[in-house]
Amino acid sequence: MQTEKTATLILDDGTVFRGLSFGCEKEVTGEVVFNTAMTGYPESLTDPSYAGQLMVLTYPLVGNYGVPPRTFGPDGIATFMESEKIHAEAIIVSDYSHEYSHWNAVGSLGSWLKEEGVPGIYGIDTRALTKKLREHGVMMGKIVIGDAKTDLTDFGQYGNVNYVDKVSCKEVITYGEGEGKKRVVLVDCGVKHNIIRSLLKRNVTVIRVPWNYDFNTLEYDGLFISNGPGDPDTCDAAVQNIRKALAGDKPICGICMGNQLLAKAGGASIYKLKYGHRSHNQPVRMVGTEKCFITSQNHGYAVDNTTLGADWEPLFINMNDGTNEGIKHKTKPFFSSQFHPEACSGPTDTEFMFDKFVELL
Ligand SMILES: NC(=O)CC[C@H](N)C(=O)O
Repeated sequence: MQTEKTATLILDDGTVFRGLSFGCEKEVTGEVVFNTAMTGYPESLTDPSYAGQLMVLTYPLVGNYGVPPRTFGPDGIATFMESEKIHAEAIIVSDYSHEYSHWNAVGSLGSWLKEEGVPGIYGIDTRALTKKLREHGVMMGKIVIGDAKTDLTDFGQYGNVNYVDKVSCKEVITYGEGEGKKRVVLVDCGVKHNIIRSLLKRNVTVIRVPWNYDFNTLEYDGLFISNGPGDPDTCDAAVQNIRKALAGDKPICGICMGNQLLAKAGGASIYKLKYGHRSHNQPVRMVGTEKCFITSQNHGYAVDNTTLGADWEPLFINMNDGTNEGIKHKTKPFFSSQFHPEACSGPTDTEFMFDKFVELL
């Protein structure tokens, strides 16, 4: 492994972390975010919600179970991944395992990163880096390979970029068509494939539409709004379309970005969290009950509970910091979660959200 080049992570406050490159040798910038899950790097890297971000993993040993096959079903849905490709700008780990072993592995994490042109650094004290991000809040950062000279004033942009437009499908795609089946419009803000799998498993037809498509012209039984990258305030076209759907009575459900866009359509506002929630063990309580669920999460923004319109109420609350984890309409079948009931990776405790939605159709 002596051929590996030095790789340096530079934060926008000038802090430098030196390590070695095990992925593609190129310079990238992005928002530096940490994820405390112990497993799931194939799913997280291919989650479109990580677009524009440098993913720091706090669990020290990464790569030991390799990478599953990048195969797709006849409908184009990935068999083991969450989309067609890696969306994170880079991955930053402590101890990269050059050896891997798993029944389903077909290659190493390092070779996958190289194939897809994505940098990876190891040898970074990711826990020290995370402490810094927790104290300061997320920051922009840059990865530089070797001794290349770099511009230390330009760390790129995150907040104002419409990442949803970059990752959403460009045309309508229909899955699982069949006589007599309920029809669900899925607004693709950067949908994780397990959301599509979770709906299809429940025997509905899924009509996946681009994020800014006016689905109100279609015939459908329920509306589902997906997860997606970046700042929800850049997705006004989607909010306008969802707002039109709120005038009707068809069931609406949303996940993560979907929760934020539904809340915005209902009149609420969104703010940026200091360092977000990215892990497999975020505890949420269902409001008005003693029920607590362990959830998978990946978000940097949150719905401001105090701005929810009179017709809305919080559905779940985060037990760590009291922030919003879902909303529901007081009288109509509209509800959503900030966490990921489809998991992938992470616990499947809240899969009932899909059952509930399909029951209501
Ligand atoms: N996974 C998601 O849908 C994330 C939503 C939004 N981009 C956020 O970071 O809060």
